[in-house]
Amino acid sequence: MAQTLLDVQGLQTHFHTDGGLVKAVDGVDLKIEAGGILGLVGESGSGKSVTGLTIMRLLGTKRARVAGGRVLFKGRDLLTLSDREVQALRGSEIGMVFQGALTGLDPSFRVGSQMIEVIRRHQGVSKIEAHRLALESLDLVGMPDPERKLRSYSHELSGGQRQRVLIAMALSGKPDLLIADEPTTALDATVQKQIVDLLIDINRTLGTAILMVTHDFGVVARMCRTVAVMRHGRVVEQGTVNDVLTNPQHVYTESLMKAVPRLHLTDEERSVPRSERRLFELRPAVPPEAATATTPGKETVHAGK
Ligand SMILES: Nc1ncnc2c1ncn2[C@@H]1O[C@H](COP(=O)(O)OP(=O)(O)OP(=O)(O)O)[C@@H](O)[C@H]1O
Repeated sequence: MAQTLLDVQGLQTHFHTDGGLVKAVDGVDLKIEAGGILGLVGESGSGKSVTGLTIMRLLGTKRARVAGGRVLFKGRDLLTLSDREVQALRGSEIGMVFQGALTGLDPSFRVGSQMIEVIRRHQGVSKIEAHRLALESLDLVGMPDPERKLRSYSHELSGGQRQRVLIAMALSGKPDLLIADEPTTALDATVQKQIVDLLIDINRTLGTAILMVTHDFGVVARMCRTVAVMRHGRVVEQGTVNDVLTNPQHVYTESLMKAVPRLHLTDEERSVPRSERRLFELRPAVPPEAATATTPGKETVHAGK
């Protein structure tokens, strides 16, 4: 049985706002095994991003407080590490692609200099070595003509290419875990599929575990082995993708599943009337027998139907 890589236990993150206390994350348990892919799914505001940011210790506001819980990564609680230790871990052992980061590349600097700066900051390598690593990781994410891309400005790249740059940056330290927060949002459907396929490929070839934060069950069905469904800061259901998709235990999960974009239909499947499509649209990309549960079966943790 594969080893647990990330074990989040009873995580609580609160914001002290002028309007009162917001319990953005309210007792979340998650587990990802080495090389696994966990989908963290839920509607906007359910607490997915805050969960990812808390794991990475990147909440970035004094109004946020981790009110409880543990984030065990390879057995060490990230919440108790010093800032320096966490900084060393970021980029080298855990990489992250942020939500909305497509606009995060600075238009006034060449892609290469931004990549080199990030790589040097995380890995403390020379400029020449950082350049080599930047090229290597652009190659890894299937970027055509990587040398030229390093000399380009972000506006000269397509949305999909910019996302590949960001994924390349996150992977340059060869992390064991990649936290990808809505990495396909704002991309058109074809490019979304390419990015999802790239992440599947990275997981298979490098064995990088992925925490895939998404509101999209289609993405979960295509790439994840296990899934946790969040609502109002809590995990209402979690289990193997196969179990959750074929037999959701929570009405909220069912409602999310109904809003699945048509990401991964074959031509044959597309020819079937929409009303009869639901099951195979949601079929997991990973066959059930290959999907190892990293979470205890199916459980309704906090709320009933
Ligand atoms: N800096 C902040 N200050 C106060 N409240 C915040 C802050 N960041 C997030 N929140 C609140 O925490 C809750 C969870 O937000 P979060 O961004 O994690 O949701 P999400 O599920 O990722 O949604 P989305 O997909 O829209 O990003 C929301 O109610 C949000 O308003």
